[in-house]
Amino acid sequence: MLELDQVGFGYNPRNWVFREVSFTVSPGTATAVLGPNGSGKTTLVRCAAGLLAPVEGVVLREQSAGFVPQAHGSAFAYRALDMVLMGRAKHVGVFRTPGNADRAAAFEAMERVGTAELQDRLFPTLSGGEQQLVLIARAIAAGSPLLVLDEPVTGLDLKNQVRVLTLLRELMADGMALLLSTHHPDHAMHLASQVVLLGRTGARAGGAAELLTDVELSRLYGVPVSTLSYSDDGVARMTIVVDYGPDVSERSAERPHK
Ligand SMILES: Nc1ncnc2c1ncn2[C@@H]1O[C@H](COP(=O)(O)OP(=O)(O)OP(=O)(O)O)[C@@H](O)[C@H]1O
Repeated sequence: MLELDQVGFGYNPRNWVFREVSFTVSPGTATAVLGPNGSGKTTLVRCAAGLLAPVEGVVLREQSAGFVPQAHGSAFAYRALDMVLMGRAKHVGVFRTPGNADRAAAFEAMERVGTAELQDRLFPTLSGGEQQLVLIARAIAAGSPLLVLDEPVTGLDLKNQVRVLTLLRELMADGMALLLSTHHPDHAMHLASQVVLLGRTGARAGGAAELLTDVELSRLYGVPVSTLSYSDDGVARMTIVVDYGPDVSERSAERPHK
């Protein structure tokens, strides 16, 4: 379980990224954080995971969270399996080396996200999408009932996006509590019962069906957005249509070429 109560954060005094953010993530549910670039999604999930201390308010976690950062190049040439084994740190303990149970848990997590064949590859030599999947395996290997993910499908192809969304729904069905940031309102609708919108006029938390509407999403992103929401086998699905603006071919024809 994760609870944020009136949480505010700013990197500099008097310059808040967000304030008065309150929500609870219960076991077996997901909450999605949405907002434009720079609105504070990464900052909020890092506060929730305990990687940043809030400037005001309280973050309550029953256990430490498994955390999936946005994929980043690692300067250290660890094997992929060793990266995943690092997720077992709290089970291994200080001054001990990982045992067979830790290796089995790490390998099982790699299999679960479909990266078992990458186990001996050096992490920096993996593609961005492969690195992202290995980082998700590392968080799963930690075995925490709370998983916090920062834009987990960034850089993934369509099949791997479906793989990750399916995996996250399986983890929820196992009783895990999930908090994720995302640029995909349709993914939020599919996974999350609750959303947090980080907008220009402040943060709002509420039900996904109530807040993921044409009006709210158009206001949040500042472009016309149309949605089509439906439920298939009890699973929420959403199609998003963004208005990409007028035809610019005539205008560019008028523009003088250099
Ligand atoms: N270490 C830092 N020091 C100062 N300001 C920062 C720092 N990290 C982020 N910021 C600023 O805080 C704000 C929120 O950043 P954050 O990365 O949380 O946004 P985001 O919603 O995750 O963005 P994106 O969608 O582009 O990933 C931005 O204005 C950003 O420039």
